[in-house]
Amino acid sequence: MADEFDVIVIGAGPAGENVLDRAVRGGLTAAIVEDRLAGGECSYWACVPSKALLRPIDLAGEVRRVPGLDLGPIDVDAVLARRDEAIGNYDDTGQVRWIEGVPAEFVRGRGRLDGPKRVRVTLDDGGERVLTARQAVVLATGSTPVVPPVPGMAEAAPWTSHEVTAAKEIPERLAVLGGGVVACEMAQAMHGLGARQTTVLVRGGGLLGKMEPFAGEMLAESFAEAGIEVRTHTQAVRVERPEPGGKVTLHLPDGPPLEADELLVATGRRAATRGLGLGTVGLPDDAPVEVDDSMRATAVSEGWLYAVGDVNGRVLLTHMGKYQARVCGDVIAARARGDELPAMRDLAGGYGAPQVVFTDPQICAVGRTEEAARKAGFRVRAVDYDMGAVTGAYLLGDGYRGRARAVVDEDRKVLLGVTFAGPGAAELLHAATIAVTAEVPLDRLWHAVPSFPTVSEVWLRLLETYGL
Ligand SMILES: Cc1cc2nc3c(=O)[nH]c(=O)nc-3n(C[C@H](O)[C@H](O)[C@H](O)COP(=O)(O)OP(=O)(O)OC[C@H]3O[C@@H](n4cnc5c(N)ncnc54)[C@H](O)[C@@H]3O)c2cc1C
Ligand SMILES: NC(=O)c1ccc[n+]([C@@H]2O[C@H](COP(=O)([O-])OP(=O)(O)OC[C@H]3O[C@@H](n4cnc5c(N)ncnc54)[C@H](O)[C@@H]3O)[C@@H](O)[C@H]2O)c1
Repeated sequence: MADEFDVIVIGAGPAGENVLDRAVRGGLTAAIVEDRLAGGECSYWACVPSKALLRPIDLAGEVRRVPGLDLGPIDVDAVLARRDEAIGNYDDTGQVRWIEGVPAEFVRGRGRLDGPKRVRVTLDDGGERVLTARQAVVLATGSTPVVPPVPGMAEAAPWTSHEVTAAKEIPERLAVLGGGVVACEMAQAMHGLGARQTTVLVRGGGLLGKMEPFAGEMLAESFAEAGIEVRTHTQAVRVERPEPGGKVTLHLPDGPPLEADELLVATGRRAATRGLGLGTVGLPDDAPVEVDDSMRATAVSEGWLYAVGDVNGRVLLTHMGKYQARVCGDVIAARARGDELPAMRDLAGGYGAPQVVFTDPQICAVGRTEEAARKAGFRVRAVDYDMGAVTGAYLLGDGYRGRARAVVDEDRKVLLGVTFAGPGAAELLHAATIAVTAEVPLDRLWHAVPSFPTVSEVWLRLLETYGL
């Protein structure tokens, strides 16, 4: 087996797989190293299982809002079985077959850098293999959950996103630490599947602090109605769990301790760079790998090291990691040919990545929030519209509640950001992404006529509210 390739990728998550695909399409040879499952965190412990768990909750919400439909109790075993099917029962045979068909070599083992253009792999059987890259090494090792250094927390072995998405049983009482995306999605999934006491502890003043404030407020309202308790301005100061897997007690800054059967820690993620041998190429060992817009590591001379996806810390989202990977694979192939490549750069990241939070209501946003746009120095006008007043939304269900905000750059008359919060809003987002990324002038957007009666008519209302 040849141990020299044009490109070596470490990490076969969505980002790693896409670099491989593009580099090989560009005429290069490639190998990819993966120590767990091809498909990455996303396929087995993140996006896919979380969305499989949330889908029935979302659908149940839709059914409840339409009179005449009968919603029986959710069959939790069936939901968990569908989740297991969605993640291929932790079997990556299909993904490995896809990699081999690229064609590229799949190496199962733990990879680490061993000086410039060299990757040392500890194989599953304990053996070692050293791979050499002619053109580039690409780091695509993703990220791992952060567990804050609260006394007793690590010893309590709490759930992280890894365990909650793999849950075999639903805890009766669940405490959730964090107010970000994982906390919100998983609190709702677990509650909907039977966690009768679900308590979300938020350090800040509200949920989804990085988004428009109304989004977190609407979600908190929906949580309160569903019986999910959200406590703001609080956090765990000490954790006790005398019996492994037993009852867990969270001591809070004030008030009585909170008791639960399980604790989910959802307090962010860090780049998976530990033990990756970054020190052998002069990089700090435990930090995201800083890259330029072609995904090339800025601090490595001769430009042979690249990093895509969560590990570069730019945007922790699958679709953005895959986009970076397409840029990166094309760049590596072009540089190998000696091409000029001004167009092959990450443009999308600069606009503000699109993101959907798959809760009920769905929270979707692209671009800048009003506050972020002002802070960036734009002359901004924000326009809001009550989505419940759109006929298409009203027809989706009784008592439909939703809100949209468009953030307009007053100097150029283009959109800087759009946020929708409402049931079924996820599919509205791509139109917003196109408008923001293509910088479509508002008086041109006016001629994009939304169909009646769809929720998309909110676009028309936003533009009318703006004054068009
Ligand atoms: C609960 C949850 C839900 C999410 N939902 C969404 C969502 O709905 N939409 C969305 O866009 N994003 C979502 N995300 C974020 C998304 O999962 C990540 O952005 C995405 O997985 C990043 O892809 P990646 O390829 O960079 O890394 P990963 O998917 O983490 O893959 C990295 C791979 O590298 C391997 N690896 C690491 N180190 C080594 C090594 N030294 N040697 C060999 N292999 C190694 C790992 O085993 C892994 O397979 C979610 C995250 C979480 C936690
Ligand atoms: N649907 C999606 O797109 C989706 C779903 C899940 C995760 N993700 C991605 O995964 C990444 C990780 O998600 P996440 O929710 O873990 O991170 P996050 O950064 O979204 O939220 C972290 C939360 O934890 C809080 N926090 C941080 N340290 C704390 C501490 N010591 N004590 C108490 N609270 C603390 C923060 O204030 C914040 O509320 C996100 O960047 C997100 O983009 C995306």
